[in-house]
Amino acid sequence: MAHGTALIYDEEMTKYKLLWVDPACKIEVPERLSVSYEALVRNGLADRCVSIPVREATDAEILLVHSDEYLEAVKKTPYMTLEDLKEFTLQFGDVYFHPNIYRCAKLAAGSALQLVDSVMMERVRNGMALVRPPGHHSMRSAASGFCVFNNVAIAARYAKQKYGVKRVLIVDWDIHHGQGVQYCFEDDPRGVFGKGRIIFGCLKCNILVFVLFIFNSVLYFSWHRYEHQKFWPQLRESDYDSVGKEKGAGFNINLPWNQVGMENSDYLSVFCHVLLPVAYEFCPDLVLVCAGFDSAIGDPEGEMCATPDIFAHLTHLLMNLAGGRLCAVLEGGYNLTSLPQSVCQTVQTLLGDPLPQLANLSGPCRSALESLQCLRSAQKQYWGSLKHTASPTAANISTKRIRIAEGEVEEEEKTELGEEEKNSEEKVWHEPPKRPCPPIRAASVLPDDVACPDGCKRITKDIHPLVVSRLKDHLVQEAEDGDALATFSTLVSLVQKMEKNEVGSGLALVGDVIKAMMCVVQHVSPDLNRVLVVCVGNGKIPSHISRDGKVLVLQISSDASEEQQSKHYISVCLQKGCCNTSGFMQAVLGLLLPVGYEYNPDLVVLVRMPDSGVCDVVWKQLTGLLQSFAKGHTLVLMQEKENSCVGPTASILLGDPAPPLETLQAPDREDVDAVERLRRRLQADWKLLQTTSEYTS
Ligand SMILES: COCC(O)(O)CCCCCNCCCN
Ligand SMILES: [Zn+2]
Repeated sequence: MAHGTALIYDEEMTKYKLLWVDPACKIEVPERLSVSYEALVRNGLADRCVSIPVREATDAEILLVHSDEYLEAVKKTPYMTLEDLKEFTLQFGDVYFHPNIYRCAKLAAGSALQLVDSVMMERVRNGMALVRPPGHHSMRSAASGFCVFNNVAIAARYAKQKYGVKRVLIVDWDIHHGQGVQYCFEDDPRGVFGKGRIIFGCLKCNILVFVLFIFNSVLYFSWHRYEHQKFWPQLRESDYDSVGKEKGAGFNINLPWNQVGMENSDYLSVFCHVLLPVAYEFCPDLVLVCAGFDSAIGDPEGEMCATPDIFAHLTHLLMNLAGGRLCAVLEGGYNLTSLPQSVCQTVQTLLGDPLPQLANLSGPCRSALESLQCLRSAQKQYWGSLKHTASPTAANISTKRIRIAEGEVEEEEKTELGEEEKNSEEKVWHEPPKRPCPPIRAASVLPDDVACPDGCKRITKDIHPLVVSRLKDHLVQEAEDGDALATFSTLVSLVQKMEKNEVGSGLALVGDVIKAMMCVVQHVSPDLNRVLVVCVGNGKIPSHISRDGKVLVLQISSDASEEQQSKHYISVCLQKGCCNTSGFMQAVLGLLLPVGYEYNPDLVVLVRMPDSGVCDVVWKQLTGLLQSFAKGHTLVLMQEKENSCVGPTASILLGDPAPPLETLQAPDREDVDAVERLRRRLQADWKLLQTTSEYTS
């Protein structure tokens, strides 16, 4: 299991800048890189990373994406006069050249390749490259949008060629559409007749055996400010209906933001309802992130309102894919305050630190819902997880594009705010909270004969008189059984250690998981405002537990609970319970994550019911994803006889990435219906469950 986070940066990449007046390019300054690196140093994050040296990309590597003519032309720029550079620049859009930009562009692309090498050779688990010039706009034979070489596209091709990586997921959270990446891969083959086809002839039995490396492909996901094609680069093909061409169909996913001001809730709803379900189904071997931070609050380009700590969560949600192999490459980001904060949030998550709690989440705004619904319906024919998506009718989708197409609405000119108006709306936001690592990352409460996993700290059983007396009141029947009493009392003291951040997570083998859970829930201190209880497998959870909203129970099982569902008592009934991976993951991604984010608990109790039937990899994925909440304070309760689950659970609580699931089949129709029905019923209470705008009040 690879450990460590790579950081790639060299001040050489700060040594070029705009040499003439060009309002479109003046925001792309060298300080973007230096303030980001300095913030990592100042916060003690750079020292915790593995420093990997930069290198120049070779011609051959650059030619993986760019044409010979383009490369030869760029090679001439170091020797150009100022006038020649200006002249040369005119042929491209919103980009500038400089005598040193060719060298920096080779270093930027080379940095991305160094990152891929470090991850694929398992010298590190994941990493980030702080580079400029950025890359995602540059095309085969053209520079664009401050970009010269397409760093991430080159890295994807390089990973496939050098390491035989079959499936690469590119997530582009920069606020601009990386059209250069889209053009590069949009006809990338998908499925059985891709370029990866190899034919073996078996002469003896004279049978041609087609061995097809299916899914030899790159999946590109981008969200971007669009405003119905009003925002740069104003391309028709940046809209949600560009899904990829021929065999690449379904492997290009565009989420247009048709309004500014998008917030954390909008970003999370797109991850939960589009990107993650598709990404789990795709099952990538490597995740590349076009990590642009102009999608953060305060950025003059994005004009969005998502706070820097959102990137801690976006990063974490991707870290359980591809066995944790994640390479983040800097793209945009022009606010010199939110950019370094966002970079630090990203790197701190790559290092495995506890996540910050995201407060005040609500539902996506109407415009985001419209885009979400349009995208889900445009992609549903390609992805099982989206297959049963409700398709938008003009009635409930007022995306201007449809109305323009029907001639209803003439294009009113976008009132471009002058620079001064924009600046007058100076955004302010809180500095992201500190994310201190607890001295004990994971603790265990185990029977004496069960070994405590490495890295885990065993909590010796102790009996607190105070706790015991209160326990006796509530769980009288246990009074006789001293051992249960000791265990319960120890669990309560473990939770108290978690509240004080002395302990991150805990896991316990207990005689009766439901009683243990009840005891914990009833004895958490009043300071803990909300407890999320996730029950996996069949079993009766007393519904009075979720009184007054202090406790939210979400159970995934196969028994259709006659129990009255309520806002704080959610029972997801799946055909095959927890045995069907895709059904289970659909419930986790489409229901549990959104509700969990909106509920924002201070403690998560994960209960593995006896004979739940949940398989190890799914259990590990769930445990990893639940670390998103409550600053990672998760207490896992398992039945005494399930000793074999202790090691795998502990590894996730200690920060190991969950192993990838196989490429997911489409979930069963019944399971999709069950989740959809629940979503419809619950979205009045939990707005992050919304995926269609027809329900917005
Ligand atoms: C990969 O490059 C990162 C980026 O996507 O942020 C580049 C944005 C170019 C934006 C060009 N228009 C600027 C207009 C100024 N008001
Ligand atoms: Zn950008």
